Amino acid sequence: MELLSPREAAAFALSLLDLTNLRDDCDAAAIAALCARAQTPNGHSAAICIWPRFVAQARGILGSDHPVRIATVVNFPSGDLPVETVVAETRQAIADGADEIDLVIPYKAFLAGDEAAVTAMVTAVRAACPEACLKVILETGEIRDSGKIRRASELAIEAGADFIKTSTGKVSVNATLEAADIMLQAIRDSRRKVGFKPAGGISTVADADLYLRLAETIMGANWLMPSTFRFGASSLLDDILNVIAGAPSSRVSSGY
Ligand SMILES: O=C[C@H](O)COP(=O)(O)O
Repeated sequence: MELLSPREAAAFALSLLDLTNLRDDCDAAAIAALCARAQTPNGHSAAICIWPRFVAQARGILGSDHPVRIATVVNFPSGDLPVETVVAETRQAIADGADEIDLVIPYKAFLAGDEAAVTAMVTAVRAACPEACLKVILETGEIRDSGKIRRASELAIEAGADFIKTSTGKVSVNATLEAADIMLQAIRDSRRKVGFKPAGGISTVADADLYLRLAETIMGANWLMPSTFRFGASSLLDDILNVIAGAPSSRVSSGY
């Protein structure tokens, strides 16, 4: 990346942000607030990421063809639902106005040796939303083993993922730079255009910058754009706005 001022770096992170509310207590008022917060005087987030039951409401607020895209989650967060159920969730989300589907792979089955379960799930959801951006969540903090993170990345990419995403934000270990490194190398080595979304626990501009630097090293600066790089984060926007407002650059949060 060219040398950016802290404000420029924060505005850049905003453009790559999937502003997330996947809290269990999310309600209609929180969705209205999220849609408003996604649009700032200094630009807008790439997307909002919300529970499926709020997609129709968000589409009603944003209207059609809004620059803030609507992402939702399926097979989330357990990764345990039957393929038919996840396909039905996906179809309903698209009918309600979702632009992007964040799908959790059946990572427990994968860890038990069932690679075919991953391929079957991603292939079926891909077919159910051919026009949507499909982000496939590996839950790397549960997979842990680097060889298996690499293999899960390859399976997701081969089955049609537009992005591979680290985490749900619902387990004890979420995005890590180590997992990001493995996933970005899998993307680099694949023959398809695939994006990367670190998610879970990224709450400061300094945290975000670490991922951007890593991705730049592996993929090149020109690859860093909303069509190939997103942050999944519920609290990063607060720090982005602080930095844009002129506060000192935030520190890397614990865990990095
Ligand atoms: O997909 C995104 C994550 O659920 C957000 O996690 P976070 O609340 O730790 O930022």
